Amino acid sequence: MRLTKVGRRYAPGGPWVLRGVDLDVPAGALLRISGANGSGKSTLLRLLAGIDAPSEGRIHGRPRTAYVPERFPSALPFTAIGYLTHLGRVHGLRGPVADARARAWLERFGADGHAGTQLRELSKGTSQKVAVAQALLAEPELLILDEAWTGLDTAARAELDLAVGELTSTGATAVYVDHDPRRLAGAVDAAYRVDGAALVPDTATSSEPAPQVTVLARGRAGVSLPGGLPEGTHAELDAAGSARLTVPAAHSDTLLRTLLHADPPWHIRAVREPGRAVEGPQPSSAAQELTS
Ligand SMILES: Nc1ncnc2c1ncn2[C@@H]1O[C@H](COP(=O)(O)OP(=O)(O)OP(=O)(O)O)[C@@H](O)[C@H]1O
Repeated sequence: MRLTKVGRRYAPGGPWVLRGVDLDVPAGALLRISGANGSGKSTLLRLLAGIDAPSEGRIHGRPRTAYVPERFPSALPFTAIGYLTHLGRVHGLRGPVADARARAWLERFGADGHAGTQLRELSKGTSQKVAVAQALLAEPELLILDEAWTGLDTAARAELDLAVGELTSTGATAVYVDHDPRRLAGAVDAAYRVDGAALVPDTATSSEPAPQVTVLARGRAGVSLPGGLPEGTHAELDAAGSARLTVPAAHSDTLLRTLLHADPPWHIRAVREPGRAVEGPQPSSAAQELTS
């Protein structure tokens, strides 16, 4: 997909929100879009998602796209599972497949207990889980996430990080906006900033090394580290079962969760965050949340 000289304004003769935007959206890439409030990030994502059209310029190529909007329309007269299954069918899935995928994603995000709840009765965070699930169950070629992590609990945020990594590793593309500059920082292929209606490379984000978190963990002697450690994990393990793992801060929750949920579980001895050290025996706040 490619944007050529794309511009968008909301009224004829009105101010240009975006102008002269050239952007390559390659397969398998993770692209980050940043910018100040009101700079035009959501406008750009809506153009990429195909739910809005440019006022000038061209968009070439249209992969199968799924989109998590900044605001989820929770007033729709559906239960969570009814809504997800309906959208799965809109994406071309057969009913039972849509239902199975919807339930699997709700479970993965810890929202399966709310499958039968009306959307309007869901909490903000659970609504957001449904919003994310509707996009992921479509197994899109292009996933657009507009502050999709906002309102999610720690485990669900980590799950979404994982899901984005899984999707891009299968050749799909993800484009996201998030106000936390550490979000997926270690995994980003290209970063851009909306600035004065233009889209410019965000060299500050893309060239800085991602902040790292170090986790000291102990497992049974001779047991190897669990599978599914997040992308970018560097691990040293000795024969007595002591491990030192370093991971981009964006993936530290996923790492802790993987260790704590392993069979047998690993004991977290210390978590050292950038500029902050939390030594055992108390686990970090993230670890406490994950074990509770
Ligand atoms: N449907 C619309 N009609 C008219 N103006 C709009 C519309 N949507 C967005 N705008 C205007 O376009 C500009 C960019 O808005 P946009 O929502 O794209 O910014 P943003 O960078 O995503 O902001 P935020 O970080 O606050 O979410 C703002 O001035 C906004 O008022």
